[in-house]
Amino acid sequence: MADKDKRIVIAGAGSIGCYAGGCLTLAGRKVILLARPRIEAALRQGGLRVSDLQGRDRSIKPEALAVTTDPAATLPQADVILVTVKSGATQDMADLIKAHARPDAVVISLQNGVDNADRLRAGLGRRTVLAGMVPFNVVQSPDGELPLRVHRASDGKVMVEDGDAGLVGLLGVEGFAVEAHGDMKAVLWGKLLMNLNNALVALSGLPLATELADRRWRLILASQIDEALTALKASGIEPARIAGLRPALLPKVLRLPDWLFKLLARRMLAIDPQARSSMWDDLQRGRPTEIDDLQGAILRLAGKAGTPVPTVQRIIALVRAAEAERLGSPGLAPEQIVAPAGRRST
Ligand SMILES: NC(=O)C1=CN([C@@H]2O[C@H](COP(=O)(O)OP(=O)(O)OC[C@H]3O[C@@H](n4cnc5c(N)ncnc54)[C@H](OP(=O)(O)O)[C@@H]3O)[C@@H](O)[C@H]2O)C=CC1
Ligand SMILES: CC(C)(CO)C(=O)C(=O)O
Repeated sequence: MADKDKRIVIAGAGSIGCYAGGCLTLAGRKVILLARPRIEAALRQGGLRVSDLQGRDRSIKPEALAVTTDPAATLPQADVILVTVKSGATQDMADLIKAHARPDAVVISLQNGVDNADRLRAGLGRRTVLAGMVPFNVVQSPDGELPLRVHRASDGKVMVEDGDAGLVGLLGVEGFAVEAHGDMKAVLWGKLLMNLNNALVALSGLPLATELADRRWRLILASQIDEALTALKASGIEPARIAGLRPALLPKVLRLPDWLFKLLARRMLAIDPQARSSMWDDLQRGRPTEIDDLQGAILRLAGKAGTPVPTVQRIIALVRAAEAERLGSPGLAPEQIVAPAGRRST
């Protein structure tokens, strides 16, 4: 079978899954979206709109989309499975793949966090499981808006672990650039450093570009990254550069005055003004966040290495409190991160 005829199943069609699946469908790849009933109903009714920061704006009619909620009917057809569920759903997805997919299907995690590919491997025995990394943010349209729209709000190439020669050709399509990488452990830790900001966006409720433009928030991110870099160094892990900057330089650049930061960190700030973070999405929807897989991974590493992580611990506590309240983003100010927090009075 020619690589381009392989069937790709998107395991968990949400923001990233619909964006990847949409670009792949538009490029003529054979794609099936495995979705929850809410997303399935929206796609069957209104199709899918896929847009991006570069101005692409493309639509797929409902009849041109293959979407289902039935893993038993879908997964056996897969040659390649892109896992795009949140980290808390990885184990369930591994169980579904184990139960229904062919043993030769290649499984790729496109999730944040450093442990998801390993979790899939642990659940899937001898199958080929590859780690992947999505560097950009995808904004999903509000519930009820038709067609469902997924908008790539920043830039970058998706990285996939080297291991299957045809994958870059199969998955790399217009709007979804893909590159193979030989050291995904370094890439995932590098991305995790950037993802330490997801919680700050979620706690502030601010768009990512607005939050990053404010030095008070960047100082908190810089403290978290300092703590993470110390724990990584003590553990012998070298994170890869993700936003064009060497990880060791990130805290220094983040601490620059606003005017200089804007000048030097243009790539980091090339973001749609509405984009926030996937953790903000979770708080808004009253769902559990990935805090355990992001800040939590640093906490565990630091615990083993014996290095201090006071800022990371504080952020975990604040996100946990916001999760428990289920009232969306608490809209905190930077001063409330370092001092005891209260809910914003509006
Ligand atoms: N959004 C972004 O901009 C970015 C996200 N990422 C990472 O990508 C991963 C996915 O994030 P994102 O796309 O935002 O998440 P979403 O929550 O938008 O998408 C995941 C979807 O999978 C669904 N799902 C879960 N289990 C199943 C199942 N068994 N069968 C069918 N559908 C299922 C979820 O439904 P339900 O919630 O109802 O269970 C949800 O609709 C995360 O690890 C995230 O950190 C990485 C870069 C950017
Ligand atoms: C915003 C971005 C791209 C980087 O922190 C992200 O990974 C997310 O929203 O989960």
